[in-house]
Formats: sequence, C-alpha cells, structure tokens
Amino acid sequence: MSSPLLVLDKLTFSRDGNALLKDADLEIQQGEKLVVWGDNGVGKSSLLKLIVGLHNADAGDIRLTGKSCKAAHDFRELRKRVGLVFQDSDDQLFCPTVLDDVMFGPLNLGWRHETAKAKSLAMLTRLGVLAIANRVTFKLSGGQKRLVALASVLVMEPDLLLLDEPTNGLDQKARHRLIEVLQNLPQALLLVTHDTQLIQQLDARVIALEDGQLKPAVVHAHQHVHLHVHTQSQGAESDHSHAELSG
Ligand SMILES: Nc1ncnc2c1ncn2[C@@H]1O[C@H](COP(=O)(O)OP(=O)(O)OP(=O)(O)O)[C@@H](O)[C@H]1O
Repeated sequence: MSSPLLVLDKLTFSRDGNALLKDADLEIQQGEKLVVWGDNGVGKSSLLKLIVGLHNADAGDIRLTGKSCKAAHDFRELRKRVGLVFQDSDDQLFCPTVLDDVMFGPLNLGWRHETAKAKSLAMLTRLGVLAIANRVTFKLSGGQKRLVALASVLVMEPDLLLLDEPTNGLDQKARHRLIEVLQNLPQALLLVTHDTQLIQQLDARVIALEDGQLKPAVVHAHQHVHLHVHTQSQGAESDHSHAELSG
C-alpha cells in the first residue's frame, strides 16, 4: 500500500479543560472515504479544525503525505490540498453572489478568470444548483447555502475533502444528490456526522469519536416504523430500515 495521505499521530486537544482528543490516531489513504461519527459536543468539528490548523493541538502530530505540520505556513500549504466545508455555511460564504463565492477560491489560487468561471459553473451544475448562480448568497435558504459552500470547496479539487455535518438542512432530493456526488468523488473524504442514516448510505469506513479516541465502528440496520409526509392524505406509516452505530 502507498504511504497514507493524512496521519493523525497521538493527537491531544482540550477545550476549557475538557479533553476532546486523547492520544488519538487516524490514517487516511489516498481516495479513501471515511466517516467519523459521534454524539453532539464530542469534538467532531474541533477535529476537522485541528486538521486544517484552525485550532492548535496540545500534543501529537498531523502529517500530510509524510510532512509534519506544525507552523502556520505548514497549514497554509496543507489547506491548498485539504478543503474544509464548515458546519455553518455563513462561516464560509461572504461574496455578493453564488458564482462569486464559488470562483473566489480558484481565483485566489491564481486560476485564469475563464477557467475559474467555467469550473465553477460546472460544479454548480453537478450539485444541481446552477439556477441560483446569480442569486445573492446571503438571501439563499440554509440548504442552498450548504450546497454552494460545498461547491466553493469542491471546485478547487482538494486531495482531501473535510465535511462537517453535510446533510443538515438538506431536503431528500439535495441529500440524494450530495450522497451521489460524494460517492463518486475520486478524492479522499473525511466526513463527520451524527446522521446514522447517512453513514448507512455511504460506502465508507466508519470511525467513532468516543472518550477522546477514534475507534473502528460498524453500523447495524434494523426494522422500525417510520413516518412519511404525503400530500392529499394524512401521514402514512410504513416499515423502514434504521441504522444504529456501535464501536
Ligand atoms: N469557541 C469555543 N470555546 C470554548 N469551547 C468550545 C468552543 N467551540 C466548541 N467548544 C466546545 O468544544 C466541545 C466540542 O465541540 P465541537 O463543536 O467540536 O463538537 P461536535 O462533536 O462537532 O458537536 P456537534 O455534533 O454538536 O456539532 C463542546 O463541548 C463545545 O462546547
């Protein structure tokens, strides 16, 4: 096997005296899809922010293709290859229009204007939101903003895509589109979520963040009653599979 794309080596991190990571280890291979599951507040977002250098680890090492990242300039280099889509899209989007927002990163990387525009439009098309390319970003719905934020990172074709709760606020159609896009990505993916259904739908290695450790986990499916909303009739009940996770 070739050397890993990303290695977290005995990573330790605390917030306000609360130990979120305790000597946590993780390896991600080139092109590998990985989901980190965990309850609210266990430190999933913090883990992603540590990887891109937005937080500083108390101890341990982050290595991208063997290169240890310690100083700010190491993480600046890392962020050219590792793209983070934040949990809150408002932390990511700041340009007047959707197209401006998606083109911002590519232009910043020095791409020619025509190339940045063509690739940005192609990415909006791939995510099913081309129709909103000229809309004012801050007036979009939460779900639309999520897809635009994803497009603005994905357009730069990072080697590793980091996603924080990507299905929050998405309707079924957008959710299916997202899963299909993620499943077909050639790049590596590290997604954090507490959405067990998403984990079940993605073909990915599953890790649980628990007690500060990153542990292999499996998803169990079992049957239960699930409510659907239908027009022209009242709610109907049907059997559906449901996923639960165990370490
Ligand atoms: N800016 C901050 N200052 C102090 N503590 C913080 C800050 N941001 C987060 N925390 C704390 O760090 C812990 C982990 O937060 P984090 O957002 O990483 O968890 P999470 O697993 O992503 O949660 P969720 O699933 O609810 O998004 C929480 O206890 C949170 O209160």
